[in-house]
Amino acid sequence: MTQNQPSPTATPEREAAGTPIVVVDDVHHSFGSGPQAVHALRGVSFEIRRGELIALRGRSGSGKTTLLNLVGGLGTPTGGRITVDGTDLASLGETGLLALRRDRIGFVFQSFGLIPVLTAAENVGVPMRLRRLPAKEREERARTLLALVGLADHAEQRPGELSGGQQQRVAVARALANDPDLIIADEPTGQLDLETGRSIMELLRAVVRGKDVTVLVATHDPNLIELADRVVELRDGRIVEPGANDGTP
Ligand SMILES: Nc1ncnc2c1ncn2[C@@H]1O[C@H](COP(=O)(O)OP(=O)(O)OP(=O)(O)O)[C@@H](O)[C@H]1O
Repeated sequence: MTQNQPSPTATPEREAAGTPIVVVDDVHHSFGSGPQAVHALRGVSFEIRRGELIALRGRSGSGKTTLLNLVGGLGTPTGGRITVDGTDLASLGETGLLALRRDRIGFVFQSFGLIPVLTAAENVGVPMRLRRLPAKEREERARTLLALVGLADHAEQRPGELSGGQQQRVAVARALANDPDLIIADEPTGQLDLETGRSIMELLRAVVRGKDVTVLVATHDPNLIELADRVVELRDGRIVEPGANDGTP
């Protein structure tokens, strides 16, 4: 069968599942200019299909955070093109990028990034506030999401009263608040012990399956990498071995 012929088993759902939600095309990014310039990304290309969990692996300084930030619309690459759900990020102004980050993308950070004076439920409600959702709807949705991440009984606790793993669960619930298409997670388990880190990665895995979200996660942790559908490896700003995470060395 040639590539142009439709597959006999193709359905709209399957085709949608095969559509890339993120396309990174020959992306370069430098900090500074002249002889002092740091070339963090040197021609990175890859695609992420809808509903995939991709692990972005690479040594410290290989460009992972730079790439995650650019895919998340936090900055503009100095070369190349990034599209999210068919939209070229370069075509969006600051307001458009802000709306993309608020409405379509959830972020999870190594340091959790919760607001200490707010309860878990209020933290989860923050992105919904930015979308001006009514208070009642916010509260209900925050409780549903906290139940989803296993924290139904902790809604009224503040971050300081929660363990690191629980705080990261709140952060995952917050990332889901506006029903994003894509979650970008930068070393989400970096401050957690092995077992807790694995439970966070399993949570992300479950979110991909249950909520049809796509996840791009930067991690060093081999225990987490095995839970990914695919690994993208960066070395010195270049991709070295994209491919299926089939357990082969
Ligand atoms: N704002 C910046 N200004 C100048 N150089 C930067 C800046 N941000 C990152 N860099 C440089 O770009 C390169 C890639 O950094 P990046 O943070 O993307 O790597 P990383 O793979 O995420 O590393 P880590 O695992 O340590 O977080 C590094 O050489 C870094 O020093």
